[in-house]
Amino acid sequence: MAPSAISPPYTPLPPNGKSLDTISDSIDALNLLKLQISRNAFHNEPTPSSTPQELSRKTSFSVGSEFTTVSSFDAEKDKSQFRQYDTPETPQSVIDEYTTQHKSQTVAYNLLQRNKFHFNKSARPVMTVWEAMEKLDKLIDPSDPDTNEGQIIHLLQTAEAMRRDGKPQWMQLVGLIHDLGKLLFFYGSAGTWDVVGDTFPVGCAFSDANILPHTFTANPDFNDPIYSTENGIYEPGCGIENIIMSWGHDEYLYLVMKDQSCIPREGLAMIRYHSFYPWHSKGAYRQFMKKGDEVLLEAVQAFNPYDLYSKSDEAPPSADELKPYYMTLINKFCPGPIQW
Ligand SMILES: O[C@H]1[C@H](O)[C@@H](O)[C@H](O)[C@@H](O)[C@H]1O
Ligand SMILES: [Fe+2]
Repeated sequence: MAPSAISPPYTPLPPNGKSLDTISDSIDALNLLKLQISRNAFHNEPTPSSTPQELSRKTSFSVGSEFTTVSSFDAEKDKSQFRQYDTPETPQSVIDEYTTQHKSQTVAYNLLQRNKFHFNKSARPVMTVWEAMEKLDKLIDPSDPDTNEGQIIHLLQTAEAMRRDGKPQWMQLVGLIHDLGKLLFFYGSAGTWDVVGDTFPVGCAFSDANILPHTFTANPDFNDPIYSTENGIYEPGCGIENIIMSWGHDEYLYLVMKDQSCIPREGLAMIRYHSFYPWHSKGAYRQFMKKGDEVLLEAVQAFNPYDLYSKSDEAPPSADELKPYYMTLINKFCPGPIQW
C-alpha cells in the first residue's frame, strides 16, 4: 500500500490545546493508522523488529475503568429464569449438544484445531464484519436454552443494552461481534459441539462447576493419569491466558481479532472468555490465574450481563435501522475485510 493511502486526515490542535474531543479524535486517528500499518505487516512480510503481534499490541489503547460499572438495563429482570440446564424444562437438544461436546473436547482435538487455524490461513474466508454478521444470522445456537433468535438479533441486543447503559464504544463493538466466531460452523467445524456452548480448560480435571459435569466421564481424557489431576499439564499461577481452552467460537474469534483489530486487551478477554462460565461466574479454575489476571476477570464479568440478560429484551432491534451507527464502530475498531 502506498504511504499516502494510509495517512489519516491531519487535524491540528486548537492553539490552547484544551479540546479533549480534538485530542480524542487525534488518538483515534493515530490508533487507526497503527492498525493499518499492522494490517499491512500482517498481509505482507513482517520485519523482524515488528511482528504483527507486536504491532497489534502497540495499537491497544488505555481503557480507564468506567466500563466496569454495574449494569442497570437488567435491574428488573428475574435472573433465575436463565441458564437452566438440568431441569425438566431444559430442551433435550441442549442436553445432547453438551453431552457430545463434553465427550469430544480432548487435548488432542484441541491441538489439532489450533494447528489447522495457524497453518491453513489461506483457506480462511475474507469478508467484512457486517458481512460476517449477515452470514451468521442463518445459525440458531443449539446449545442455548435462552434464545431462539438468529445471531444478528442477539448481537444487536447485547450491543444495544451496553449502549443504553452508556458503556464505551469499544465495548459496544465487542458486544456487537462477540459471537461472530460461530462462523466456524460454516468453515470446517466437526459439528456444532466444537463451535458453541460454554467453554472449559482441557489438559486438567473437568470441574463440577461446568454444565452437566457427569457427561465428562465419556471423554477419553477423563481417565488420563495427568489430564485427570486437578492442575493437569499446568502449574498453579501459570496465567489464565496460558491454559488451553476448549476449541470453539470464543478462542477462534480471539485469534482472528487479536491481529486484525485495535480492540483493547480487556475487550479481547471479553471475546475469549465470555463462555467460560465456570471461571467467570462460578469461581472454578481460579488457581491458574496469575497476578494481573484480575483485570481480565473483571472485564469478562462486566461484559456478561449484557450477553446473557439482553436475550429476554422486548422488541428485537432492527438491523437495517441500526446498521449506520454500528458501521461507525466497525470502521473505527475493525475496518475493512477481515481474514476469518
Ligand atoms: O457465550 C454463550 C454461552 O456460553 C451460552 O451458554 C452458549 O449457549 C452460547 O453458545 C455462547 O455463545
Ligand atoms: Fe458466545
